[in-house]
Amino acid sequence: MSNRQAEIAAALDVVPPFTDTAALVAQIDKRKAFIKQCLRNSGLKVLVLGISGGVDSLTAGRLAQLTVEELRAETGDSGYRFIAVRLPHGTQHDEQDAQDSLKFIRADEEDTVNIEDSVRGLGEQVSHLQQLSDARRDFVTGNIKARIRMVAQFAIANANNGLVIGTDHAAEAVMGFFTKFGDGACDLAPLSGLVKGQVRAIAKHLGAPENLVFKVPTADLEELRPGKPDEEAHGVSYAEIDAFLHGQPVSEHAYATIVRTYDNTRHKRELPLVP
Ligand SMILES: Nc1ncnc2c1ncn2[C@@H]1O[C@H](COP(=O)(O)OP(=O)(O)OC[C@H]2O[C@@H]([n+]3cccc(C(=O)O)c3)[C@H](O)[C@@H]2O)[C@@H](O)[C@H]1O
Ligand SMILES: Nc1ncnc2c1ncn2[C@@H]1O[C@H](COP(=O)(O)OP(=O)(O)OP(=O)(O)O)[C@@H](O)[C@H]1O
Ligand SMILES: [Mg+2]
Repeated sequence: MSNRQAEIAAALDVVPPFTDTAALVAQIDKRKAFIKQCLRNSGLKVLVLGISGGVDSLTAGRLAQLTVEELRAETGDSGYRFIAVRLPHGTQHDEQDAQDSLKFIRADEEDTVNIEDSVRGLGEQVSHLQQLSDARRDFVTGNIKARIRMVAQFAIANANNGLVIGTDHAAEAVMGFFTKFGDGACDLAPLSGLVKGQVRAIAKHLGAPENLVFKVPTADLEELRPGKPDEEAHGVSYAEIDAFLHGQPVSEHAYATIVRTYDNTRHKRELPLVP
């Protein structure tokens, strides 16, 4: 393992590969205990998370639901609950996957906020957007979508005295593959430190349908390329990112791409610059 691999894995607190089922189950238990601790420390009882149809929110959502069920059983307090939120931009091309995710998660409450009008309304007021090429405007608007989803989730959390869950994990964190203060903004990030394959393994262990567990990851923010695979944007596969984070050999191209992207996105993993 090279020094940069070790350094980056340590900085992201990467969980070593699961050697057996016991190691996987220990991580599930650890993350449920973490969610419980966050609720206890905050004095709040409600969790909020957007459900996209992707495996990250599928996994975090099911963990959240299982955790509040355990808390209700342990405390006898029916106030503990999880609100799963659909946040489509108009009609989502993979809405069926999102509905199947909700069916698997079995959240205490489901809510839907269509972000399309808000995204359009804001976009129309930002004159700088109009000067951009179609491709650049589409990219910037994608980040507006992620940030409006953040606003909606915090509004629901505010209204219910709840906490917003984020789905960031090590394979996204290393690539800075999230919108700063958009989907990157949350109160707790229970998947933190896991690589993508481990998120999938947890989802599979929890009994999620295979088509959702192994679904091609997509930020799905660009109108010009609905469902564009994350791996196209990364220029490397999640298998390579996971291998890098686990200190395994990767191609020279993957190594250089991951290290360069990690260094360029450092600001996204840190607090705002201060004097
Ligand atoms: N050196 C620096 N020090 C401090 N701040 C710096 C900075 N460089 C840029 N910035 C700031 O950061 C901004 C750029 O960051 P940001 O706004 O995040 O924008 P950016 O990193 O350019 O784009 C977000 C990327 O994340 C992907 N994404 C977003 C959301 C969800 C998912 C997903 O997987 O679901 C993926 C998206 O497809 C895109 O590739 C700049 O406009 C500037 O405000
Ligand atoms: N259309 C959507 N509806 C609800 N929530 C969304 C939507 N798109 C994104 N989100 C929220 O933003 C988070 C970040 O998106 P991201 O694509 O990284 O995760 P994912 O869709 O759950 O899994 P994957 O990365 O495998 O596609 C999601 O986990 C979810 O909480
Ligand atoms: Mg997604």
